[in-house]
Amino acid sequence: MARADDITPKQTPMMAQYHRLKAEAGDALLFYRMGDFFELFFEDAKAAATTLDIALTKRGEDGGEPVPMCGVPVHAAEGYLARLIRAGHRVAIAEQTESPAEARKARGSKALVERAIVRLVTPGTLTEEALLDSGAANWLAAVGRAGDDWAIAAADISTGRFELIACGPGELLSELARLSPAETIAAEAVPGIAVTRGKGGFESIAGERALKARFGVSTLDGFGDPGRAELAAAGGLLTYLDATQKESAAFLGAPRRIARASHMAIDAATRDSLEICRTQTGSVSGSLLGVIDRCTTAPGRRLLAADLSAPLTDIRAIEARLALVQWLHDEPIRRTRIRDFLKAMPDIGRALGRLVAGRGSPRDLASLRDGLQAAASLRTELEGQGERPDLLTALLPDLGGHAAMTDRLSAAIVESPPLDHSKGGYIAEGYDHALDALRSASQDGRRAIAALEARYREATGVATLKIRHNAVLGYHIEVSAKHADRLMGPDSGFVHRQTLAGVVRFNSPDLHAEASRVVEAGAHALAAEAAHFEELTALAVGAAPRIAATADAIARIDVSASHASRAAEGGWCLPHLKEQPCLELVAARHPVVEEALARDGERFVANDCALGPDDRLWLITGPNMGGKSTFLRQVAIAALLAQVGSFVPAGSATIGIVDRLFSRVGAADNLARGRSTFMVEMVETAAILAQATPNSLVILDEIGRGTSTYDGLAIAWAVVEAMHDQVKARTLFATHYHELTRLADRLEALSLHHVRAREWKGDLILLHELADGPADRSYGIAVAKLAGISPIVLARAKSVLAKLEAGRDATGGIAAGLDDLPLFANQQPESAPADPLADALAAIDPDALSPREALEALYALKRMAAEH
Ligand SMILES: Nc1ncnc2c1ncn2[C@@H]1O[C@H](COP(=O)(O)OP(=O)(O)OP(=O)(O)O)[C@@H](O)[C@H]1O
Repeated sequence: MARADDITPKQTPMMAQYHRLKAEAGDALLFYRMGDFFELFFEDAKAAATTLDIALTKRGEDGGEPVPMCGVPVHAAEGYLARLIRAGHRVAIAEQTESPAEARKARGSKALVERAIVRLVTPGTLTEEALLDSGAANWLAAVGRAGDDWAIAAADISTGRFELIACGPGELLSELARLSPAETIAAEAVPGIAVTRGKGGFESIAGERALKARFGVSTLDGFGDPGRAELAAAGGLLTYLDATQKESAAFLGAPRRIARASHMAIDAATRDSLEICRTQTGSVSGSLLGVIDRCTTAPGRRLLAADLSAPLTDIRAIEARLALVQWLHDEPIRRTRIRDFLKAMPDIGRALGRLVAGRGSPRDLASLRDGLQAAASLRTELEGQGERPDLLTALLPDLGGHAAMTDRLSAAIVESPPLDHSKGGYIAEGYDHALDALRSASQDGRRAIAALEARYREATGVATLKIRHNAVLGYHIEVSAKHADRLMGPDSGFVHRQTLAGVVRFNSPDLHAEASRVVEAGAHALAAEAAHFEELTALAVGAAPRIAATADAIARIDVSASHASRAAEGGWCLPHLKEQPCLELVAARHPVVEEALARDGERFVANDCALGPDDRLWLITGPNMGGKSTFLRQVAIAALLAQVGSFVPAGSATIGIVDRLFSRVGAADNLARGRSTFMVEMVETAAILAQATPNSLVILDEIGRGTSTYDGLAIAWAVVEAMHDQVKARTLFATHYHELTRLADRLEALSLHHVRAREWKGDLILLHELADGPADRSYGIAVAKLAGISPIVLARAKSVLAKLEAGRDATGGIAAGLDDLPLFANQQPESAPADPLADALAAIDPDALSPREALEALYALKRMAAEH
């Protein structure tokens, strides 16, 4: 494709300008403004036409070649932008920076209109409603580094959130997984994640300077004195925001330093496996978030997703949240009243973000007016409630304090203003008398024009004469061609302007005078409205931190009410939190599976779980489809929900704070990263063994499948031993290797459990009920029958199984001898006895045997000899 430095003498000035802008836009698609369209050319046009499914045309030539082109109308650009961004493109917007008239005046009649890139639209720097998911934050994350230290600076400019997170070794990926950024930038490639190259500035000194300049401070002490890696990340982030937002300011609140230890570490694989905010296929519905979300506001939904991504580890902070949930839970009438207030709340967080970015509309001002008013009413309602939990009392001040602004906005903005402010009509009557006068002048003018029309009809005798308006002629008189003669006379008082196929158009001095009044008053009125809009926007921007605090308070109350409603619907319980690593659940359920079963009219079987220092590793066996994975997940979800500050789907729950949560259940192939299922599982297991602590909760499902039985069993065996003896985390381990149950004899904090099943008249009945002890058998063939495998294949499988089992009974099976294996045996296994018969004989002490025992020993030796 042609580049800026390829400009040839043959190139038109417009193409030269285009190439200059395109060089600046780099790999972003260039939206080149031409009148009412954004046009795309060359490769950009081809890419956009494919993604948007719009016609690819050609326009002129460049270097002798026709130029591919496509375009989108400016008024509909947002929708097209959304699709391009979702398809992974970035878009540079080149606007006209002067009008054609200004260009002509300044540089002659053929002058080219000046254009400049005013914004680079990237996934992490969006503010438009149409481009954003209202229920999720939209993070831009910058990864910074100083020596071996890593950090993330993350900004959601749609709401002004700004976080700095220092990451210890191995924590970077799980923190990025928590944020799930729309866009991640870094100075260099970062192993394990897809990053966009930033625009520089990833140095601590540059970061410090940029932060000080941005927030007008001379020291960073007020921001908790960020470390060098955090400063480097902040530097890269601010540089990128400047480069993409150009003159518009992105909304950024003061940075909050997030201490890593303040929330539960959950890596990306665990998030996928537990389907916390999205299912493995990417949808919210069917995820944990999807089944617990009862929020009524968009800020609430975003906070709920953020909370679920980062459960707390501080008991006091969790209990403060829980107290508010309980307060709302225990009084249904109070809850309903409060939720009614919340329902009326527009998304003030994002409205504010757009206003700060200079992309606001009168409707955003109306959202602030309505939202802040509703917040004030909610505050009055809450203040009227007798006893309140501390968290709520702390939130109350943030709900109010905007009276002056809401009064002003109520007086200034009409009830439901238009989204587009170019045509005016959003400033309310009575707010500005001068504006009212202009409007009435323009109205008087329009009335006078209507009177003129009546007068001209009478004077000319043309009853169909009309006074019309268009962009080219302005106000004019129009008659059909056959009546035109009556107005053509030199002293008719009409001046001919235009003859079209069926109509002829005229002007008149009177009409000209009235029209000028209308146009002038209209233009002045528009300008007056625009000035008010600017002033009101500035007012809102000046109060941005306080408005953002109100949005946060609303979100917290909404999330608490959501938890309370969900708990009331499902009969969930208030969890008790402890510092000690325990976990006791009575009658726990998996909320997603329970809901899915309920839809089919089926009942979920609740189960108990009790882990503690003396019994911290549960080994769970039982048939396929028996409910092992579901049980594992529901225990992890209970801990997660409790630490989020939610009630828990159980009869009762006592949970010792979990510092890290690991789940390897139903690991999927990760072919995209070039790893097989087995490889993924081993990599993830290695991560758990390295990172889990005695305060962690680990759930592992079928470790070791996907390789040969011997290898798989050996690995599973060694992992269980390591979890028990070295890691000492609370662990649930589901397996089909019955041989592992032998470990119960040696590992004192390991206990055996199974999901129950029964065979009845040849059919398998899965009870989904957890019981103590190992499963009696695997029921694999019975499950295969349930799945519809043909009777012939089943019959054959049964006979193969019978043979295998006979062999196992004779030899002790694949686990024969494992009982004697010393723990963590590094030594080579002893060489196998050369002759078992001789060994057995040698082990007999004839003097110690009774005659009867001697006879039995003789029989045993005979049997052995026969088998040999
Ligand atoms: N406690 C329960 N109550 C009722 N139904 C359940 C329960 N647990 C699981 N189920 C049902 O059984 C199905 C299979 O459960 P799950 O995947 O947990 O079994 P599994 O033992 O892990 O199977 P596999 O060993 O094949 O992975 C679930 O999809 C659900 O419909």
